[in-house]
Amino acid sequence: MTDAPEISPLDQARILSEALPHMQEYDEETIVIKYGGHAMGAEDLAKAFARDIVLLEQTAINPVVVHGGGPQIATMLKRLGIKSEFAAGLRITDAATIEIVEMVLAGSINKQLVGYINEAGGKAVGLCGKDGNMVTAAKATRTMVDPDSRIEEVIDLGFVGEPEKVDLTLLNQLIGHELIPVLAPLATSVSGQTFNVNADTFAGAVAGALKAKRLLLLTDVPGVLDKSKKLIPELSVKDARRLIADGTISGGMIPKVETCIYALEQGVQGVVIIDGKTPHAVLLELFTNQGTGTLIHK
Ligand SMILES: Nc1ncnc2c1ncn2[C@@H]1O[C@H](COP(=O)(O)OP(=O)(O)O)[C@@H](O)[C@H]1O
Ligand SMILES: CC(=O)N[C@@H](CCC(=O)OP(=O)(O)O)C(=O)O
Repeated sequence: MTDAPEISPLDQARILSEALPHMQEYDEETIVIKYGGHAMGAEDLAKAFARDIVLLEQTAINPVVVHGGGPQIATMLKRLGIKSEFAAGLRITDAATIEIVEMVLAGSINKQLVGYINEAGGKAVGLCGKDGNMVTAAKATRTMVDPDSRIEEVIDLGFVGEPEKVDLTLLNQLIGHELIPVLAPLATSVSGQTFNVNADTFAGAVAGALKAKRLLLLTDVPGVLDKSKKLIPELSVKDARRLIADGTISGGMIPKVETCIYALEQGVQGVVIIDGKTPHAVLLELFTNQGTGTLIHK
């Protein structure tokens, strides 16, 4: 992270003053922020992120953080000699993998983020979708077309879940009480099976259930990029679907964009994909007039 240029106290006061209308717009509103595993790579950035979350809370906004951890899961699986594959942007999760996924997501990553937020003066509560039966999921299925035979195949993703129901009882105990929920994307099935849920999908389900004012997805690219790698600042749902179909949007960006579409359909007012590697990306997006990343709209 580069040092910010020195600014005068007068400029500092002006900047704070200019944030007022934005703070008023989000007053008492719930904002769901998904923090991707790639974005949380550097400690100084993760700490700056945690500080921004505490600042939101301090200005009477209700932040709910959902974190990922794909790269961190990959590192641990590799260390243990467990092979891992993805299909349609989702990790194929067998019995050995789900154990590690739970350990990394609900264990080390969740507690690290809770620690950073608390260090910045917040009161973070680290949970996963299993706590309080918050997120119930059903087994996810995906189909893929074999490029040679053109035959559609159903892929067995193992213990990968798709959220079906979000019970807000526990979250409602925390939101608006100075407590910052920090959620790991794990869920249970009705029969008690632990499911690995893509963190974007999880964030969309939670944001939808909460009817959040905003859903911010922080990732490791400036937003959705076109074929020539240029940022697309605004994208309609129709165009987003087209870019998925023609392969411009691929890999981990697929569940992200699908989440945005789902969240909009559920009544979330605004969804944005932004670069979590930009210092203070959350503040830039919410408290300045300069929109960053890709805004997806109906
Ligand atoms: N059209 C696209 N625009 C931007 N990123 C894309 C696009 N298509 C695929 N991607 C990939 O999606 C990745 C973001 O998804 P993912 O790796 O799951 O991130 P995160 O860990 O933040 O959830 C990018 O790093 C990029 O490699
Ligand atoms: C089913 C599935 O793919 N689950 C993800 C959960 C973590 C995640 O989504 O992390 P990012 O946001 O950092 O990508 C996984 O196992 O990697």
